[in-house]
Amino acid sequence: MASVPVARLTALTQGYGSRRIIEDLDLSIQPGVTGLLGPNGAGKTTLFRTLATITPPQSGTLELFGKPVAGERDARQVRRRIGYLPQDFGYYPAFSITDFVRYCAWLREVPSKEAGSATEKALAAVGLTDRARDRMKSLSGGMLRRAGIAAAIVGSPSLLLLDEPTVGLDPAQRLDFRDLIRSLARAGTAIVLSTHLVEDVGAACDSVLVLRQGRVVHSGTPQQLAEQATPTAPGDSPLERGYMTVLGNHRPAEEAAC
Ligand SMILES: Nc1ncnc2c1ncn2[C@@H]1O[C@H](COP(=O)(O)OP(=O)(O)OP(=O)(O)O)[C@@H](O)[C@H]1O
Repeated sequence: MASVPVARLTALTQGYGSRRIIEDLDLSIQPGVTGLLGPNGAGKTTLFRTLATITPPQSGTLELFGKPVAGERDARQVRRRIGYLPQDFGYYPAFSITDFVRYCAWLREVPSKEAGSATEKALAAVGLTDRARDRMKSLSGGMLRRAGIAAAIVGSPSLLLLDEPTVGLDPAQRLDFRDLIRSLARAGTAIVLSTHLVEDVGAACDSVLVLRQGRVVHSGTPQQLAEQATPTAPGDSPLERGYMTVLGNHRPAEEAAC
């Protein structure tokens, strides 16, 4: 039996002013880890902001956890169940890492008597326990990103939206990150992960959506994406070639023969 989608968008139109970025999009997010791929400007962040209930749909509907989100009141109800790591997240530079993550726990309405342990658990999950007192302004890019991931997972959200979470992480940290999202998914968190690193999708995602100019041009497993690859598509792995193929970016056969 098919499970209830964690999120469902129907006939979504979204944009900025009169500029349409996403048009007539139908999309379901299932439990597990969903990778979101697409070139710069495809609309990934715009989609995240819609799923995170930050930007209401210009038209169309959003359902989260099986319920319609039809206005600010509905949005407030579900927001506490959503962890969102934006690409560029704000913070007070003078805050310690603990202050920052605890503040995010407060924003997510984690009960105050649980906030301390939830913060410690989130910091442990990203390997920042020993740096918990460091000030945000003193962190390297990779550590800052890990603090952001801790803020997104604090309080164990049901839906985790991660916009390019591995930017700035070194290879060992990326492997740790993949382990972390696999273990969160095993514990029941639905995760949507936007990235430009196709190999992260192959290693950590159950399904993958490819967005191009605000439209889904592939929805399926990473294996199914790899199977889309044409022989002339550029790329260093079947998955990269499948991705380039569904984007329609690969060179025609006659050019490749030159
Ligand atoms: N606040 C805004 N006002 C006007 N246009 C915007 C705004 N934010 C994004 N856009 C435009 O919307 C389009 C989609 O942007 P979006 O950030 O959603 O893409 P993306 O797929 O996340 O790109 P990237 O991979 O570069 O992060 C782009 O053309 C961008 O210039």
